[in-house]
Amino acid sequence: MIELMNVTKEYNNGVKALNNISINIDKGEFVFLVGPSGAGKSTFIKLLLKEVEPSSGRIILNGQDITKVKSRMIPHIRRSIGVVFQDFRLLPNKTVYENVAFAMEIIGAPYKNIRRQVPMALSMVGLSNKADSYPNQLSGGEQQRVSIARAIVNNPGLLIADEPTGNLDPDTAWEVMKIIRRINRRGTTVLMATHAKDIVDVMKQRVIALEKGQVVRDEQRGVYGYEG
Ligand SMILES: Nc1ncnc2c1ncn2[C@@H]1O[C@H](COP(=O)(O)OP(=O)(O)OP(=O)(O)O)[C@@H](O)[C@H]1O
Repeated sequence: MIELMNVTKEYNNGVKALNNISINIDKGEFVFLVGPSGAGKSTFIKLLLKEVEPSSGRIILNGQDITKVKSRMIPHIRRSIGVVFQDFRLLPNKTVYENVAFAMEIIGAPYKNIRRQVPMALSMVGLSNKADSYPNQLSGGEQQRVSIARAIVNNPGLLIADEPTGNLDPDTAWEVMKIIRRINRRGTTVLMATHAKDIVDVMKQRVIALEKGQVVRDEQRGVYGYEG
């Protein structure tokens, strides 16, 4: 599903955010990406989304070398990835339903598909009863569940979550994790960058640790490995 081969990313200021890393992630895996601040986690995610280009190396996503594709293919690549951020990034003037529907509208999905898939996505995150609410009428956990519904509504093969529980209290964070795990069990590959020691330690999933742009640990059923 995801293959990085000898990938280096050096920014214009000479910082090597990633230094010759090779990683394989299979379809359906659940992977935590951990490591100290500045280790290269966000850069890794940005490379997959083609927000930044590698300085060298190859990145294969769904069998396609995305370092070689033409820029007009970038929207097509992004469509195969759902993304969830720490700060939710919902549109404040749209309802919950409209926020999720918007992710389908911008890719030109037919109206009848939107009418069918948005309620399914909202049901998946347990928010069918909040479809007409606005983001500011929701708790942080509910807002994050809306952003998860938006991320999965186009049925992406890969869900990337960048510190998705960072703004949530522990109980709410666990609710969100249960939903992400359920999505993973349905077959979606999950890559989650996090500093949440408790969650990583309890979930016993694959853990890839980055430090100074290098993979220092890659364990099945791993632990966070740093002080919380
Ligand atoms: N646009 C940029 N230009 C120059 N240097 C950058 C840029 N973005 C990131 N860096 C540097 O690259 C390194 C890796 O940063 P990155 O954001 O990938 O780390 P991170 O592991 O996501 O950190 P955090 O846990 O704080 O989010 C850092 O030294 C950072 O300062």
